Amino acid sequence: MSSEPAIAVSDLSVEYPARGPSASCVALRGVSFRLEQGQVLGVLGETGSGKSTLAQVLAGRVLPPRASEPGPRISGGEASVLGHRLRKAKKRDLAEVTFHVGYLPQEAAATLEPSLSVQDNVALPIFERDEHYPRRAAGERAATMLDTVHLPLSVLNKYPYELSSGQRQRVALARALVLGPSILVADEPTAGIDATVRDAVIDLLSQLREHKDFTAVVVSHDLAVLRRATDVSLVLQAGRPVGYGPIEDVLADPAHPFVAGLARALKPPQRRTERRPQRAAARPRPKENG
Ligand SMILES: Nc1ncnc2c1ncn2[C@@H]1O[C@H](COP(=O)(O)OP(=O)(O)OP(=O)(O)O)[C@@H](O)[C@H]1O
Repeated sequence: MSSEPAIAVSDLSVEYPARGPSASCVALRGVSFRLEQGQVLGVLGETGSGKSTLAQVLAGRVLPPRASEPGPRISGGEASVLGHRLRKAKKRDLAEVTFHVGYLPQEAAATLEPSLSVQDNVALPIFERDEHYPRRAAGERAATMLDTVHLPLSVLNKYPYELSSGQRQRVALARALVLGPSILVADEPTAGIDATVRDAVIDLLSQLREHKDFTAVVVSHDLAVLRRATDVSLVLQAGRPVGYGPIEDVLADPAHPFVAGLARALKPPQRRTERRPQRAAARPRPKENG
């Protein structure tokens, strides 16, 4: 087995270049971590902190140098995914990364192709790579993936609009896994789905994690996901890393006020036996003039 990490990120900065009237925006700055093969990284942080940007970059959805399309571009440091350095990667290298990294984008269920059946949606990445791939083999692969995400084969010939939101989410996950990726990047996999389906998706992620080769980056603000489906978590605030470690350690020893606030918000209410600090309001206030 190679000792190369699945992902190595070093002092990474990412920006969205200026476009028309919009100024450039630095979405990530000074992010470093290393993810070994077989590990799952959780990414959490407040809205706009750069979580989805990091997910996109690690999934190879990053602009090659001198590209003019909109999207995130590495402006400092480096991110290596499966040994591919992304900063100066050309389109061909990025295609290699996107082949080996399954990507479940935010609101993935909404990204299913409405005019395609479930089977064709799941198999879509196969045909995007090789339009001559045998249809029968692709169908069999789609069926296997549906089984992996615990959906009945009866949904193969249905269309996305005929499914529940949780079923659609699982179809999207099946699509992200269809090429047998070495790494899964999942952006908020349990957002916007109801509680029972959310539990099923968490069960699924924790089952996938039992496979010793399963390597993933999971963006989530869902503590159950972070506890059950990740080994280590990275906390971002305004694009900067402000916490890193197993989620319980991060919450138990918050080194940054944002993490402290998060830990308080996630903790059950404190017992009442704790001594309260003396309230400043008990002191007489100086009289205001006027
Ligand atoms: N396509 C884009 N063009 C320009 N700026 C962008 C683009 N996408 C995101 N940004 C900016 O980059 C920063 C990070 O956004 P990002 O979507 O990564 O945050 P996030 O933590 O995933 O937020 P949320 O939890 O709301 O999804 C924000 O300031 C955002 O406005």
